[in-house]
Amino acid sequence: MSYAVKEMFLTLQGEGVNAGRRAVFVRFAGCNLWSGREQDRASAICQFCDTDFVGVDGLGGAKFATADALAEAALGFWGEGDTSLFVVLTGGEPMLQVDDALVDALHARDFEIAIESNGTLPVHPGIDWVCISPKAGSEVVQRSGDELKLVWPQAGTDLDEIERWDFDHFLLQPMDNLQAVANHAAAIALVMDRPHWRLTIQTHKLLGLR
Ligand SMILES: C[S@@+](CC[C@H](N)C(=O)[O-])C[C@H]1O[C@@H](n2cnc3c(N)ncnc32)[C@H](O)[C@@H]1O
Ligand SMILES: Nc1nc2[nH]cc(C(=O)O)c2c(=O)[nH]1
Ligand code: SF4
Ligand SMILES: [Mg+2]
Repeated sequence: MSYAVKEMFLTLQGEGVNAGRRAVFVRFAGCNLWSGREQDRASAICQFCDTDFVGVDGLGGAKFATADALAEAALGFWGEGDTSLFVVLTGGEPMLQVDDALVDALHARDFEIAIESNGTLPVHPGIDWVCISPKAGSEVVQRSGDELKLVWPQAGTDLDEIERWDFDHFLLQPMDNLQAVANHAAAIALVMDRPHWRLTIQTHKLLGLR
């Protein structure tokens, strides 16, 4: 199978428990909760997306014909003898495209594989670090993993239910939009009220990283 990748870039993981870690990001094109077109945003299930995932025209983006070709491109961001190779599969929704061949090709090159997924599709069992970010109004089937990262506030979220899911870390990420200041305050207030949760912020945006 081939893979549609919007962009591929080296940066620091900006979010969550692995924040600060050197990582190559593979941003897959396409999502099942929004078309990516602005005219569809208001009617989408997920309306607050901060990302352009349409097409394969970004820096490092391409239609990769094979898993090996994609994995080689990711490896190209690292130097000979480098250790701690880390790749973050994101999108768009990566689980629309991630398959056995890709997981095997990345592991064969010694990558530790993380994923950022909306949880509406089962995550590939070979992935080493699973981050699920539920979206109100969607059915989350992937209810276990390493970190649950809830963008806040999201009307219609059942916090009691989510707290019963099987994750090692429960993180609240303030929504980045025109109400960012109020969203920070709401997230802080929620953590104060429900210490099951921890605040995470999008550090790459503060630092001017991609
Ligand atoms: C662009 S999504 C791609 C991966 C996957 N589709 C998902 O939603 O988890 C990457 C991460 O950014 C988060 N995100 C998207 N838009 C955001 C926003 N406006 N503010 C804060 N986080 C946002 C998502 O919830 C997710 O954790
Ligand atoms: N630096 C950086 N960290 C990130 N963590 C999750 C991201 C994403 O868009 O999935 C992201 C991103 O786009 N950039
Ligand atoms: S599910 Fe993820 S990629 Fe899809 S629109 Fe929402 S935040 Fe963006
Ligand atoms: Mg992002």
